[in-house]
Amino acid sequence: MTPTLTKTLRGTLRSVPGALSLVVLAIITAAALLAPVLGLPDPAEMEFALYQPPSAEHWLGTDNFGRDIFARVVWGARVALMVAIGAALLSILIGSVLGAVAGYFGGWVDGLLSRVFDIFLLIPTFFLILLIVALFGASLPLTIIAIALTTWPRSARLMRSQVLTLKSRVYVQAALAAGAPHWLVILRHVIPNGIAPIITDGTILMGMAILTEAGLSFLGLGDQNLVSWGGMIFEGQRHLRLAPWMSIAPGVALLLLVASLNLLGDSITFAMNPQLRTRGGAPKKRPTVAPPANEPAATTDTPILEVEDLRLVYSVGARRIAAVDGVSFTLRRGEALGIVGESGCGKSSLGSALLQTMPNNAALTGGTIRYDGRAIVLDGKGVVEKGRARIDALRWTRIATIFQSAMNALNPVTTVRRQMTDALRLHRPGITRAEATARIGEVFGLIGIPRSRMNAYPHQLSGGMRQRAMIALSLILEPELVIADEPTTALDMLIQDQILGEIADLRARLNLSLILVSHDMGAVAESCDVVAVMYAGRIVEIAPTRQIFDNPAHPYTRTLIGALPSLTGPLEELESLPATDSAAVAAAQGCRFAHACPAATDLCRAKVPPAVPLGDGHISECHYATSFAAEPREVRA
Ligand SMILES: Nc1ncnc2c1ncn2[C@@H]1O[C@H](COP(=O)(O)OP(=O)(O)OP(=O)(O)O)[C@@H](O)[C@H]1O
Repeated sequence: MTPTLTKTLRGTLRSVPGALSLVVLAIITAAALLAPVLGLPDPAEMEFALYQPPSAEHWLGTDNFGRDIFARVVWGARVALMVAIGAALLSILIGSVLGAVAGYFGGWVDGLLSRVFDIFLLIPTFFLILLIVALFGASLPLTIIAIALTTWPRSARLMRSQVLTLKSRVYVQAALAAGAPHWLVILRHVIPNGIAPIITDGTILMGMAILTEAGLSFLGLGDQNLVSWGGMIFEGQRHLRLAPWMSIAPGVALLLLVASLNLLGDSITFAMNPQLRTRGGAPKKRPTVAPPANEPAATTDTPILEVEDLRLVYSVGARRIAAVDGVSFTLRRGEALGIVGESGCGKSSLGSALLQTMPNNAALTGGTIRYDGRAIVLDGKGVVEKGRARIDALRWTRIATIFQSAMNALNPVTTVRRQMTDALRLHRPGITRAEATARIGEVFGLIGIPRSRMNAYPHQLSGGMRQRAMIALSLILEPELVIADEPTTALDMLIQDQILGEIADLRARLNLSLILVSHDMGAVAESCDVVAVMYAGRIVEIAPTRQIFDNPAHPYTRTLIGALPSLTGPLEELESLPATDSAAVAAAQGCRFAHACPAATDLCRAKVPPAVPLGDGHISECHYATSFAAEPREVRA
């Protein structure tokens, strides 16, 4: 069994409906396979005991010919499964190949095949099947082919849309560039990557096939020599008053099999797509509290943001990941705070916790966030006032975000102007079209995009321009605080520099407060007043920018700075960052950096370091913070 299949099976078994559907399917399949060796009465054998109700001898009673209904239901499972598997496989095979060819080649091939799909979809399913059965007679293989002929366009359309997305992927382009012929690229790279939703849809097709066969048998158009649940229901309805058990048993079996197949389809989708388990589903209801009594009124000195001992935990199965593990900091009005640290240290999780936009598998387990003196999170619970979360009233109007990748953050099928107008209308319902256009023009002017580009779609803009459009979108409602999560990561150095310069300029002009999340120490040094260094979910050092670069008082900060290249002076070998061992971090009794720290002592390994204040807002979580602070870093030329 392939690892993907094993994973999917395990994931399916983990959900209650998935496990139940697998159990029902296993019982029905076992019954169908073992029917000849179970020692059941011959399903066609007639006895004189007509219309016998269920008894010890005939568990589900007998029918109008005295045949044992239990035996017939078990034998009927064979037909149901054969039809389900045969029709679904055939339908997926025809549909996937034709859909892949249409999507991959595009142009007239796509046009022609798409019309064929449409024609088959337009023909009433039952009519086509009736026609085939009437012309060629009733037999199980013909029924299977007839059902597949009416269902394959479903798989074809699904595969076509998958392929339209997949064919621009780099690995497909790489295979073509390496000289692979088109048919091989389709078979090796396109179909295997696009097949997952089609397999899921296949379980729904199986249910449809079983119901169609049952319907045909019910109308007397099935193979009369086979025992079919549909045929049994047809017989049963004629004797409903006299022997209701005749139709109840096959009816329940049919219902259970079709429902299990549908549930299985849902569970497979869920198991195959880990994102659905974390971000998907209905928005999670999180615990809330009322605002604290006697909240002091904000003054001009009140910090714009205060975070105390914030904790965010992800759940992945039974595993708990403490991504933010007791973070505290204060951001003053108009100040820019840079949050730096290596990948995976929890920077983005902290950003999402501040806005409470975490995925479904994340929970705030503690801590307080105050915005302009008012609590928006209290002891890990969102504060609700007059039935509305306080953060909802702040998002975008007072706190805005600049996302990492503008291409993903901007809607590709809507113009930039439309997206900005939507944001404006959402929060200022009375705004007229002319006012919205004027405001968009104003913000475009601020960030240096020509107004003529307002009506462009995101893909029509260059990377730098798109990121500027994202910044414009965040500024459209004149927020006070902007949280920028890696705003320049995907851009080249020159554009990065320009955009950071523009952010700094805007900040000064609009008196914006800024949180800049980045792994780039240089970017943060250029744009921020204060720098917080994160390691394994905690801020291990925070200080005014100049101070942290000149006098880092935590060995991790020292290594981070040591890994920065210098643009002037002789070439030097850079310090390399020690690898973080997440198991060692999780098991640490003392300092979580001790396993990788060149200066670690027994004290570091045994005792959690305190937060050592070093003056001027400089705090370092290191037992030896004072000695590190006393020896300024050797400044490279
Ligand atoms: N949805 C999630 N489910 C489970 N774990 C997650 C999820 N998102 C993040 N994590 C884990 O939380 C930790 C912190 O991740 P986070 O994305 O916040 O780090 P980061 O510092 O922003 O990294 P990067 O700079 O690479 O974006 C990591 O161990 C990560 O694997």
